[in-house]
This record gives sequence, structure tokens and C-alpha cells, in this order.
Amino acid sequence: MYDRNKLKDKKRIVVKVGSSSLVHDGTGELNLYKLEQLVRLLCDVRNQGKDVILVSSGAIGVGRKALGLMKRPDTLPLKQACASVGQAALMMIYQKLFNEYNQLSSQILMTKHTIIRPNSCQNAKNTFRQLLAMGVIPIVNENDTISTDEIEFGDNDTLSAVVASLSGADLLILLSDIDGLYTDDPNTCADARLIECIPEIDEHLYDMAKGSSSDLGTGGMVTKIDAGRIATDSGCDMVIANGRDFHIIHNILSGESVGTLFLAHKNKNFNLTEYIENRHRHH
Ligand SMILES: Nc1ncnc2c1ncn2[C@@H]1O[C@H](COP(=O)(O)OP(=O)(O)O)[C@@H](O)[C@H]1O
Ligand SMILES: N[C@@H](CCC(=O)OP(=O)(O)O)C(=O)O
Repeated sequence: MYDRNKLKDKKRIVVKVGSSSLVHDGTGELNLYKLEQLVRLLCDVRNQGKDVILVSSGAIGVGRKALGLMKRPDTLPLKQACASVGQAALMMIYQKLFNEYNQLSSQILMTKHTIIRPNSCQNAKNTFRQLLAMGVIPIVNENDTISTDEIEFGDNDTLSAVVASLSGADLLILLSDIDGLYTDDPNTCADARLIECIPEIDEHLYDMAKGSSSDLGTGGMVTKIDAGRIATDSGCDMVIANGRDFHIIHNILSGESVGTLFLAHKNKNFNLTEYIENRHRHH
């Protein structure tokens, strides 16, 4: 049995929040109370001397609301227009909230090309290192406004694992609308059981993982297992937990047994650029 207390000693933490964790269920409008709580918790983790990176979704959802669209945008230009409006709005709110705690934050927008091109991959690494050395909390999202199907990650689960790998993080926390990985999708299968720990990812895990059943989420569990592959091969533990109440970040970092923990196992042969390039070719 893995001792969850080891999570208390993590030094560099990437937290990913999905769109569904940031908005009110009924209206799809931003949940300002939760955003405030998220920012306060992350500042407190920084105050403990740990490095923090936030990967936040929500640009398209926020933009869609601001522009008054009734349904999820279905064309690329519309999606990109929503992201352009929404990303700026989201950053304005984050910076306002982080400023209240005297915490510097910054924006990093990435695409697959950032990783596939060796120069830009190295630049991204250097930028993360420099920002973290100066105590900044970088806020990362996909550069949706310029990414096309071809170069987009498409889901922030994979992106957050890439960020964890690039930045040498030792813990990735994926906050979703579900308690963790179940033996089947609990929204459609009543017998599904929560899995507490995944020591090693193998192909049969994908049989349990289904896509997203919500109007806001994109990846479902498949992309979370993909993220687990990248993170654990890079030597980073990963926890999937429910973002209904962001206080769970504190519970995880206190060693409580919540969510599903995927255990790191440094794979010397793992090469991030090659991995993303291969996925890219098979896209
Ligand atoms: N085996 C599984 N265990 C848990 N959730 C699953 C599983 N298979 C599919 N899902 C679905 O994945 C969803 C979470 O992913 P997603 O919709 O992308 O949300 P988010 O953007 O909050 O991460 C769950 O609500 C659930 O419907
Ligand atoms: N980059 C997109 C998010 C895409 C995404 O993966 O969303 P989610 O499944 O809610 O984490 C946005 O900011 O709207």
C-alpha cells in the first residue's frame, strides 16, 4: 500500500481545473466564490515554500457566455473567437484575485508545436524555471485562438501532464467533476467502483475509461489516463480528484486518501517531444 503521507513532501505542484469545476451548474456562468477559494488555496501552498503552476480551462466557456451564445461553439473560428474573449476575461479575474494576496501570476499559452519544436520546447522549460525561481504562479492554457485541429492538444488533461513533465513537477492534481477513476463511467453504470491507486498504467485501464458525458468537459477519462502516462513516465505522481470543493487540494497535500493516485516511475527512455510527435502523427 502506498503511503499517502508522502504527498505532504511534494515540492512542485501542477493543478489542473476543468471548465466544469469553474462554473455554476445551472447557468454556466463563472463561480466567483470557487475561483476565490482556488486562488487562496494556491497562495497558501506557495506560502509553504512549494512551487505552483495552475492549468486552467474555461476560456471557451467564459467567452461563449460573454458573447451570449446559446450552445457550445461548433466551428473552429467560433471556438477561437470565444477563446479569445474568454481567455482575457479569465486572466483578468485570476490576476485580480492573486493580487489580493500579493501573489504574482503570469500567463503561458501553448500548442503542440511548443513541444514538437526542440527550440520552443527548451524555451518553454526555461520560462517555467525562471518564473518559478521568482515565485510566480504561471497560469497555463492551450493557445486556442491560434491552434487548429492539427496542432491542438484539444484537452487540458494532456496539456497539464506536458506542463508537469516540462517543469519537472513531482505532483500533478487533475480536478474534475468526478471523484476519480472508476471501474466504469459512474454516470452510466451504477456498479462502478472508485479505484484508489494505480501503481502502473496498462492497456486494460483504457477499457474502463469512457469519454466525457458533460456539456462542458472535453476529454473524459481517456485523456486523463493519457495524462497519467506522460506524468508518471516523467517521474511525477498524479491524482484525479473531484473539483466540486477546491478544499480537496489541501486534503490531497495533507496525505488524505482522496481521489485516484497514479504512481510515478521514472522511465529513462521517456522522451516528451517524441511522445507528443508520435501522437501528433497518429492524429
Ligand atoms: N471510468 C470512468 N471513471 C470516472 N469517470 C468516467 C469514466 N469513464 C468516463 N468518465 C466520465 O468522465 C467525466 C470527467 O471528464 P470531463 O467530462 O472531461 O470533465 P472535466 O473537464 O471536469 O475533467 C466524468 O463525469 C464521467 O462521465
Ligand atoms: N482550452 C479550453 C479547454 C479545453 C478543455 O480541456 O477543457 P476541460 O475538459 O474542461 O479541461 C478552454 O480554455 O476553454
